[in-house]
Amino acid sequence: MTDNQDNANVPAEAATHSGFVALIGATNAGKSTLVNRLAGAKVSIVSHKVQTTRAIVRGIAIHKNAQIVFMDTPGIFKPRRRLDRAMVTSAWGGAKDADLVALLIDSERGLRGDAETILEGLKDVPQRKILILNKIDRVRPEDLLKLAAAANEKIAFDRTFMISATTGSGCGDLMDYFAETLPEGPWYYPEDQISDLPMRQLAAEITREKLFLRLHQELPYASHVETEKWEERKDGSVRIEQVIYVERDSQKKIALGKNGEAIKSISIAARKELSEILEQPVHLFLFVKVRENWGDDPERFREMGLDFHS
Ligand SMILES: Nc1nc2c(ncn2[C@@H]2O[C@H](COP(=O)(O)OP(=O)(O)OP(=O)(O)O)[C@@H](O)[C@H]2O)c(=O)[nH]1
Repeated sequence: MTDNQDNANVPAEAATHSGFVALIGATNAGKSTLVNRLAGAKVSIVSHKVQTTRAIVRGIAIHKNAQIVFMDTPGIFKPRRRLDRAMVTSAWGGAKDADLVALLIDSERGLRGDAETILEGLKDVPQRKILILNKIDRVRPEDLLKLAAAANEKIAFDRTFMISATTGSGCGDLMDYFAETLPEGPWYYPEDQISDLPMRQLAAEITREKLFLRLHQELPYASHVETEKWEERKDGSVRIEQVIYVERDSQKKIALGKNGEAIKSISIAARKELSEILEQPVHLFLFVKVRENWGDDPERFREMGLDFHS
């Protein structure tokens, strides 16, 4: 069993570790169950939509002196919509930004279907990769070993873990591994802000997705969305203010569009999806601001998800 707040015995001077783990797996592999078991704060995003392409923080676990941020990169395996190459690349981008990529496989299902496709895609991902065979409570040990061998034949996994997300078996070893191998460095998120994170971040991702869908040819990667204000209103609606940051004035013009048409259609699409997900009326206000070189500034990255309050 994993102790979510298992940092009591760590000497104050011990170096902290932190990092992003991209958790990849076919639908039903057990990603949510695993993150809910490991994460101190439940931040699984409640989304009724499947097959989206955004990378989302699913949960944040603290183990010993490490903070482990689990990211989700849905939409990698079966882009049902007519996604172009850039979109698929963007979905894998979640994995590429991670310190570690963890492939979760339902041992009972094995390599059939999506798992096979994911293994193929993983070949192009340069990060350190681990294999997690889940649901070991459902299979015979000999079948488990066969599966581990078959998967390791395709990809050079750094380690293979055999776990059950429901019983917790093997999860302690997995957490020890994360804590030991993630890079040394300060934590990305202060503990007390974790619970505030998911909806604001999800809202920002949704707007970024709409922006990307409409403008990706003109505005390649030079944008970033932050949710600055989130105000629940008495009438049951929510007022959300977001800033779209771009690098140059010329990009700001593109983001706004002629007579504000681009930003308007982005706003409409984002608001529609947000109110579906939140199941409440949404008033969305988008602003476009120029912030030079944000993409090069590591401090910005660290702050992402924190800088919500204006
Ligand atoms: N027997 C057993 N069942 C498990 C285990 N882990 C997860 N499950 C079950 O598998 C099903 C799918 O688990 P989820 O955690 O929802 O899977 P997921 O990968 O998050 O699925 P998506 O959100 O659709 O991508 C659920 O019914 C879980 O209870 C396990 O270790 N053993």
